[in-house]
Amino acid sequence: MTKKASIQATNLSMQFENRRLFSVDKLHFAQGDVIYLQGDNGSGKSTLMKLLAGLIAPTEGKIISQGFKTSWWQTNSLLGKAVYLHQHPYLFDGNVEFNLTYGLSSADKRNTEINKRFQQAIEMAQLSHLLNSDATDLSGGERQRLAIARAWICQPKLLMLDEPISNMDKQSQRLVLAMINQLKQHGTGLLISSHQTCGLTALCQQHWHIHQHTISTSQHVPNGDASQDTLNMEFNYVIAK
Ligand SMILES: Nc1ncnc2c1ncn2[C@@H]1O[C@H](COP(=O)(O)OP(=O)(O)OP(=O)(O)O)[C@@H](O)[C@H]1O
Repeated sequence: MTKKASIQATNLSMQFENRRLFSVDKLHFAQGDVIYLQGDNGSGKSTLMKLLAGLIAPTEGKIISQGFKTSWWQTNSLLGKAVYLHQHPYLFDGNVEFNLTYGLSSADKRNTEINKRFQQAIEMAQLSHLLNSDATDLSGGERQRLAIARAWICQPKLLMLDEPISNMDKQSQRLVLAMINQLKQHGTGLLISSHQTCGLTALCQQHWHIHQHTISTSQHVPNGDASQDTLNMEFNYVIAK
């Protein structure tokens, strides 16, 4: 049996110069987990995601990954495991289509299944009219949709979404919600930061809260403003379109 992919942090502590952000004994983020990460501005949500993605090193503690293939030549065994999607996603120079297919090998591009997902992603994210547009010309909400569509095509084992629906109107929020829900159904582990409870946080089954320099974890997720019924209606609407 293949082991679930996961990231584990032990005795983690993070500070910038003399400013202590948080300490926590243990964190475990695995495939199948859908976690709502909450915390005030500046509490360290993005920093925690960057730590788990291996982009920065903790002040103290250990972060390890399990259940992933690691190549012998990789010096940082965490990098590239849990994908971190920044609040203001980085896009490559080139058009939307180039950005969507970036990272896919030529074999991937010939793969019918991946091609089907590519077409579905364009439809779900409603990007077809923008395929030839320069990615740098996109609005904030369109950039977020593109970045999430890119992740949706790749179906990573673990995905961290930093404020994924900030800058978005209701329609874009619904599109993104539907894509994230599909990733959840697929078993992608999701860590989602958001300032307010909403349809997105209603998808979550666990809650991590950065508060007073510690991170508490619980199976109880604060109630979202959107009821599950409304959410389901929204998904059905988007998927049926
Ligand atoms: N590289 C860095 N060097 C020094 N300080 C940093 C660095 N990165 C982040 N910080 C500081 O650490 C604190 C936490 O930042 P972080 O972006 O993780 O917070 P956040 O909870 O994601 O905030 P927000 O909700 O506003 O996005 C902030 O005060 C920030 O200024």
